[in-house]
Amino acid sequence: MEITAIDLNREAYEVGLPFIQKAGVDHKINFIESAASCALDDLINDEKEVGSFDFAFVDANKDGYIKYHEQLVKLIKIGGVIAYDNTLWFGTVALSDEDEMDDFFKTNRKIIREVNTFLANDNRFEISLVSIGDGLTICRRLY
Ligand SMILES: C[S@@+](CC[C@H](N)C(=O)[O-])C[C@H]1O[C@@H](n2cnc3c(N)ncnc32)[C@H](O)[C@@H]1O
Repeated sequence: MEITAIDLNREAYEVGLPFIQKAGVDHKINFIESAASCALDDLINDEKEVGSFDFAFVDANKDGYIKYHEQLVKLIKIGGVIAYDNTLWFGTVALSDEDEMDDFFKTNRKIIREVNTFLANDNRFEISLVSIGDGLTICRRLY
């Protein structure tokens, strides 16, 4: 098993690295310091990577989720899973537009609602929004 990890910022990866090393699995991780969309395009352009991934976990910029989804569809095998973090956005997805909330919540609330609608309508996947943490949407590729 190998893991490809992508982040704009190497420091984010290095936070977890001591634990990864302690578990003796650092040799299994290929860290790519890059914007996710560029790194995913590079993977898509490598024929042997297409349809080869069992699982993807997405927890980056929320306004990129729909683009990442279209890219990940090409990389995930049929039966594989893509999981999106923060799909409850602190519960604000259930509020109405008239409800008071800070700007911090407002922008991503709108984006995450769009992501949730998009994923719910994507018939290539069976999905479940699990109410753990800040909401995790698990999407299993059907075809
Ligand atoms: C909420 S943190 C999550 C990090 C990691 N999943 C964790 O749980 O520790 C979001 C991460 O997304 C990264 N990020 C933001 N925009 C990105 C982009 N366009 N491409 C790749 N990574 C990005 C940030 O650098 C940050 O480390």
